[in-house]
Amino acid sequence: MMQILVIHGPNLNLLGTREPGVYGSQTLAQIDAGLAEMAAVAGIELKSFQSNHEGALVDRIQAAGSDGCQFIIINPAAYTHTSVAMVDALAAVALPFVEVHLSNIHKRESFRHHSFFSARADGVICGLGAQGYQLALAYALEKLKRPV
Ligand SMILES: O=C(O)[C@]1(O)C[C@H](CCCOc2ccccc2)[C@@H](O)[C@H](O)C1
Repeated sequence: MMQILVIHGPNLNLLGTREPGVYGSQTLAQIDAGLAEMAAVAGIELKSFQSNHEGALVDRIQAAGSDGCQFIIINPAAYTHTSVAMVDALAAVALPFVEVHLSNIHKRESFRHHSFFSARADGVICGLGAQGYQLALAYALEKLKRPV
C-alpha cells in the first residue's frame, strides 16, 4: 500500500493544550486521526511521527527512504528556522515533501520568517491551521495518483 508520512517537530505534542489562539484547539492526535481517515478513503496508509529531538527527526526522515514512504508532509516547528541536518536528511532520501505551518510565520517574529526547508519543498502552506495539513495531504494524494 502506498504510504505518506507526516512529521511533526518539537512542542507540537502540546497542540490543543496551550496557545489555542496561535495554533488552534485540535490536539495532534485529532489532526493525525483526520489525516489518516482522509488517506484511508484514498487507499493510502498514513504514518505520523512527532519528536522534540532533532536527531530523532533526522533518523525518522532517513528511515522513510526505505520503509515504503512515497511522500512526506512536515511541520518542522522551531527546527524550521535552524535545522540544516533535517534538510540534508530530506535531500538524502529524495522524497517529495510539503512544508506545513499552523500559524502564518510571515506575520510573526522576524526569526520565524526564514525556513531552511521551503526552497526544497514542493510547496509551503502556512497560516491555515490544521486545514493546512489536510490541503497538503490532498496535494500528496493527487500527486501519487498522477506522478509527473
Ligand atoms: O506555525 C507552526 O506550525 C510552527 O511550525 C509552530 C512552531 C512551534 C510549535 C509549538 O507548538 C505549540 C503548540 C501548543 C503550545 C505551545 C507550542 C513554531 O516554532 C514555528 O515558527 C511555526
